[in-house]
Amino acid sequence: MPDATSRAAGGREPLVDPFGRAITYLRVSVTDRCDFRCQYCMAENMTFLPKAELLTLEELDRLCAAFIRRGVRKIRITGGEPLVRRGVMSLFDSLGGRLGQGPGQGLSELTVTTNGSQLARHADDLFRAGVRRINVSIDTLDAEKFRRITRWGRLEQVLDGLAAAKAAGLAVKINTVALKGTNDDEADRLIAWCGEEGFDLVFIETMPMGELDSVARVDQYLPLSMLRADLSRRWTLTDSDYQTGGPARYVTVAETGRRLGFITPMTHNFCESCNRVRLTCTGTLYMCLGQEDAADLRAVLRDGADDAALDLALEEAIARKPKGHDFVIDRRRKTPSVNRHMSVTGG
Ligand SMILES: Nc1nc2c(ncn2[C@@H]2O[C@H](COP(=O)(O)OP(=O)(O)OP(=O)(O)O)[C@@H](O)[C@H]2O)c(=O)[nH]1
Ligand SMILES: C[S@@+](CC[C@H](N)C(=O)[O-])C[C@H]1O[C@@H](n2cnc3c(N)ncnc32)[C@H](O)[C@@H]1O
Ligand code: SF4
Ligand code: SF4
Repeated sequence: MPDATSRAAGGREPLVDPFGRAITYLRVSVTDRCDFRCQYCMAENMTFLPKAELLTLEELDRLCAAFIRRGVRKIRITGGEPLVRRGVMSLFDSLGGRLGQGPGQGLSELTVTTNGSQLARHADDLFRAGVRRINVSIDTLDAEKFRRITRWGRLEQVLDGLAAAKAAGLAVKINTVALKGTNDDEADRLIAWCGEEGFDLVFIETMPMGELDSVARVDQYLPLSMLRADLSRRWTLTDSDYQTGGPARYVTVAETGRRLGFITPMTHNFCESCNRVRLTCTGTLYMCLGQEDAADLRAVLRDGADDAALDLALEEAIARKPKGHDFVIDRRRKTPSVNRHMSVTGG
């Protein structure tokens, strides 16, 4: 923990949590709203935050700047659906200005996780702002199934968005939540398609966050250890030491030459190497995706905090970062491990 002298000198030491993990990755959810209603993420009838609760984009930018001063190198904008927030490009532009400010300073990466629905209009602007790599969530390549999973989404619109992203020069990684009985029969097709398109692909285990209305989490949950074992009968998978600072562990697929990642919070906990925290659109800082504790940075900000006071608030929050999640998915457990939906923190 930095002392008062080092804070007075600018407080530039990295934020380090009680378990010795440096916090270098900030995920910022700019809205809890979304134009899709993915069955595993949300209920169909969601009550979203009143707009008056939201931080302005300038306020979010100021909080991001406070994290960057304290060693955050990577910022991922997420949501809800981040690209539906009005004026969001101004935040990308401002954060993009903080990229590459010299060794050990400023951001090394600015990126976004999106459902792709608005990419066709935003891809060029994202690139111009300094984004070079984006993650796009697609759980199926079957248009009818896509409609069923997302309830409100259109696959074709997302595919158009992906084409625009490619044309803009953005590298793309596809995120696919593995859903038993829904898309487990499509893993081969997704791997082959990503190979053809030049995308990396990451499979994700579903996490027990927020009440759903139409499906039971336990019926959807597919352990990725099983999927990987199955895939390795047909694909040549070689462990890779590629790292993004995110939680995925990668293999390369010899047949396509692309990377394939696995995010396994349920079967192989990766909390030990956690480097990230999450800021929501109301200025709430969640120190762990899988726990309820949070710090109210909006109150600090609107109390007229100067940079030193913001610094102190970040230190106090990071000092409360827990060791890890307590996610459980089984038939005995009827309620989610965490009450809020994934869309509140953006994953
Ligand atoms: N349990 C857990 N899941 C996470 C964490 N970070 C990301 N995820 C999940 O991983 C999935 C993909 O996250 P992305 O938004 O693509 O971010 P990322 O994996 O960090 O991205 P890269 O920078 O490409 O590595 C989402 O479903 C997240 O909920 C984490 O710290 N803990
Ligand atoms: C919450 S979304 C926010 C960004 C954007 N709307 C999107 O879908 O990419 C971020 C990621 O979380 C994943 N996700 C949502 N709910 C999840 C859950 N319960 N378990 C695991 N991943 C989930 C989505 O598939 C997506 O890849
Ligand atoms: S996963 Fe993303 S696109 Fe789907 S409902 Fe959640 S926030 Fe929206
Ligand atoms: S569950 Fe919490 S501690 Fe574990 S990796 Fe995610 S944010 Fe970090």
